[in-house]
Amino acid sequence: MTLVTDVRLRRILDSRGNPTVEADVLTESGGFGRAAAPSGASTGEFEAIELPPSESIAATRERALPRLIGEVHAGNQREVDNALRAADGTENFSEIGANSAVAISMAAAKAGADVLGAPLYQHLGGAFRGGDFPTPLGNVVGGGEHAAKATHIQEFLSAPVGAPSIDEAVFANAAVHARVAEILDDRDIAAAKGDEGAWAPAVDDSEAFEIVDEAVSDVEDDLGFEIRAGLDVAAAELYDEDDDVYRYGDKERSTDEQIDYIADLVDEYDLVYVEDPLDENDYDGFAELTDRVGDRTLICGDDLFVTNVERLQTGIDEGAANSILIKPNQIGTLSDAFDAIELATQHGYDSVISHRSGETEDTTIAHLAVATAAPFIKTGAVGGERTAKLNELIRIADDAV
Ligand SMILES: O=C(O)[C@@H](CO)OP(=O)(O)O
Ligand SMILES: [Mg+2]
Repeated sequence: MTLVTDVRLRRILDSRGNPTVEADVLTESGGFGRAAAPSGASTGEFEAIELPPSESIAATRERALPRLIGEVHAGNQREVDNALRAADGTENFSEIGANSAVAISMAAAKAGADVLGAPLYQHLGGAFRGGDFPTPLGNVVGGGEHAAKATHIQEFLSAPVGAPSIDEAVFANAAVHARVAEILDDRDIAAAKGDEGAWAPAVDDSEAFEIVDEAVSDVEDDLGFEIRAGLDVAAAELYDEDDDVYRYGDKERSTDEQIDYIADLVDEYDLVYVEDPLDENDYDGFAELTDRVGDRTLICGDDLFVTNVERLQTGIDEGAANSILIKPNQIGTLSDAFDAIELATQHGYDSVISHRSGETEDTTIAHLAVATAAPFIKTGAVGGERTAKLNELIRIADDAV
């Protein structure tokens, strides 16, 4: 029933106005799935390769479609993903591009769910899933690679950990985002928005902490449940390998100073979540920081792990981080992303499902988070390509998907 009968690929726009790959998967019994690849700006050195969309589409048509059409079943995710891997033949999808691979992998999952008549999260997670919802991490202030002339730290996140429901959590993050705008206005600070819809004011990081801290406390008081702050430092973008320092504009920090700085921030601002506090090659630094503050915050590896089981295993062996960011396009298929989540779970690492800075209306990650009972999802606070996922979570909770 789910035998794949056609795969169509096209270029569509992403939220930055760049082209990305969209895939449609059709099955024998009329099943249909459509999904699109997201795209990063602060990409990890070890990510699977994103090719220019036209190149990726041409290579995929030539190499992968003959192994998919009439050959694999959309309901059998491993079969689809193994065929994509075999068609590419490399470790990092450099022949067909992880962008086409992930679009097809996700579209096949949706086609499989369509044939079953089940919501995607149920097809991916089974009959007992759908009760646990992730806490959304909402990007409310940011800079780094996502906005010019703004903060050095890439993302200041709102985390409504005490929200009684997903919809209250989603609205809490939107309220923090709105409250940040009022505080910026009170301080006479103009701000554009960065790639993910976060405010991108030209303030130093210490002022951004003050603003976010105030906004989080105000909204926490208004709503009456706990909201905390988190960060994506994206430290690989700040790290200068030649001089072995982290550069925050004119200010430099050695690795030891960086570890002290982050550990102090965790306590000063009661941070619940810190992503990529150190360079993507620094397992030792991650391990030291995790040792110091891992009992009271999540230390999450994004560029460090790139959703890759081998890199995650190294982290587990060394005690580096206690959580992993999961981005299916970093590794190329949903099966690979599930393998990373499974390994993480076995070793007590929390999985945080994540968007990319370049996104589309695709909602697959909302279903992936519910299917895997992930404790957190990072998918922005406002903006159509972000609210697509947040609203889908609300619909899943309402069982209206
Ligand atoms: O660093 C990150 O975690 C992501 C998403 O927030 O950014 P990008 O997609 O640019 O890698
Ligand atoms: Mg990151």
